[in-house]
Amino acid sequence: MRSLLRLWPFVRPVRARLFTAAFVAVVASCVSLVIPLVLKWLVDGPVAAGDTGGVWLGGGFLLLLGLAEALLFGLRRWLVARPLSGVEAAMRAALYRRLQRLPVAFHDRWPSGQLLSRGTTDLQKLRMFLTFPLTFLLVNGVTILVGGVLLVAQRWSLGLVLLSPLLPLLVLCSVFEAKYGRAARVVQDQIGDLTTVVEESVLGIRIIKGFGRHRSQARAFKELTGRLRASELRKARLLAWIWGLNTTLPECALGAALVLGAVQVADGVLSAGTLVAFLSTALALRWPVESIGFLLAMSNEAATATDRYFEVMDEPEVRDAPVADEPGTRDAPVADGPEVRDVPPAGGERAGGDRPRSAPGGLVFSGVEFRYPDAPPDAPPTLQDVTLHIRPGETMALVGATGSGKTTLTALVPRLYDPTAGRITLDGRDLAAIGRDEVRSLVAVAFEEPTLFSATAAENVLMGAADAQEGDLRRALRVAQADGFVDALPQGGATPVGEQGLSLSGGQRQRLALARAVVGRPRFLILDDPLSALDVHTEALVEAALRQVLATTTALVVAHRPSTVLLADRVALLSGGRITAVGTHHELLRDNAEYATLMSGEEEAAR
Ligand SMILES: Nc1ncnc2c1ncn2[C@@H]1O[C@H](COP(=O)(O)OP(=O)(O)OP(=O)(O)O)[C@@H](O)[C@H]1O
Repeated sequence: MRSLLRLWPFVRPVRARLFTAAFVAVVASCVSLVIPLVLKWLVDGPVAAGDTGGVWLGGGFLLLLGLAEALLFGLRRWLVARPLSGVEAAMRAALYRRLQRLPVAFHDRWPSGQLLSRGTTDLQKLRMFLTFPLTFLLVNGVTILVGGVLLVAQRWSLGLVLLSPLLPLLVLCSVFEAKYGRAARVVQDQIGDLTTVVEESVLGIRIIKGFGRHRSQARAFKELTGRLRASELRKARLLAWIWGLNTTLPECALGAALVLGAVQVADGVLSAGTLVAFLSTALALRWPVESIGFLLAMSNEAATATDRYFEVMDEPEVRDAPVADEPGTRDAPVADGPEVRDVPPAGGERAGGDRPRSAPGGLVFSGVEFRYPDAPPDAPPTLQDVTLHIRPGETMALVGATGSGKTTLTALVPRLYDPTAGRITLDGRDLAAIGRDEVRSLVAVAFEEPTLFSATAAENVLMGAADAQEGDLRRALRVAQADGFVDALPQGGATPVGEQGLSLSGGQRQRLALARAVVGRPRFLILDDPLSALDVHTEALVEAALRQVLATTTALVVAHRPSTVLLADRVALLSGGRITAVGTHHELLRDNAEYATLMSGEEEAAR
């Protein structure tokens, strides 16, 4: 429950409204406790005396009290509704911001459904908690306290009988709270797992249908929902148990007080009006006592939701640490010798090249090692001692067997991951010192698996550069040979491409991703086998146009086919996470058996 205190920074801006609403609710609840006192006056006074005018007066007063109570509760609701939905929205926005900033390694580790459920169901539970239980636990507490005092004041012996279950109920509630908290955690985690399965099934619907796996998928889903149902039932049983006790014990006490009160009235030691008032007060306390179990349950779910929310929010963001060493002084000898052939940056388009005189320009990997955070501790690093120099304006092809670490190496340049040892420099500046935002304005990437967003074709391309103009868009589409099919879309570039661009073919998606990479005229271009889904004819056209872009860009291109390798000035061979050879395509073909095998496709055929 203490975790609920962590909501304060989000609730702080609306605290005035929240406190006012709580005060209004306490007043409304106290108004309901005045009703029995008016009843006592009515029964002992006008009713006993046969005073019809007095009865009407009392009735009218009761009506006014009832109306005031209803209006005050309505006012409370109005006071909290808008600010609390604002709190929910602010928390959701903060979560989304955090998710965008967390490292890729975090997203590798966390199932998407778990994140989705934290941003949806958990936050709804928090809003519900702030709307009801937070106020009503206070209101009910005050009502029970004031009501208890009134009961004891009206007739202390009857009051003590009626309040006798309070202590055992307090003990039972604390036991319930602990048990329910554990059950709520299980349920909310299972909802996260279920969301992951639903998301995967929706995204993978083509595979599921293509392989006729819908029945087995439905069975797996049913199993998960069955488990969730069992956990929900456990929660329901716990709730029924506390609700039952919260109802039965006070009802028994009320029955005992009623019998005792009736005897006292018969003995003439208690007035009928006092008994009526006493019973009315007791009945007014019924709901506050009964609902405590239910309110505690909601609070527990909110505490669990808070824990789950902050599990993500507490994840450390990656910070850009300044590098103490003078850039360019720590370089290990680089493959093929650090021959520096400075070529002006691509058309002078981008800033960021204030290179120290001593450091080699271009893209330099020096003794780079990388190990995935979730890799088994005894597994060798994915990349080991990678030392490679891509000169300014040069295009280097990266070739290697499947699983050799090519994608991993390319992911280090836009800082999707940071090396675990060694360093990378861009035009002599240490990548770790540049800062992610600037790195991403210098480096553009296109991955083999093109990811598009549910936006228009043009918007997807323009994501590659915030300040790109129509002319840049047309040029990028032309380079990627995407202008033809984009113009042929019903609304041209303004045509929505559907969720993940699934209304386009694989080759079309890949060309839009390539256009996105080149639209910002990046200084460094990283392409991970960007033409794999194209037919031979289109590939040749894209290569011809891409050649012009590559001529003025420092580029690293993962290549599987000789046609892509031929785009490059030189080739680096990655084998088992190490660079084992660097040279031109023809040199490697002549001198390196592994490279010759990879390029001949024999390896492919052997697999
Ligand atoms: N997120 C990850 N967590 C742990 N290991 C990973 C992760 N991503 C990749 N790996 C492992 O790293 C190794 C290199 O993978 P990588 O994708 O870089 O190879 P690749 O050379 O690009 O392969 P391909 O040519 O098939 O695309 C593989 O053994 C892979 O299992």
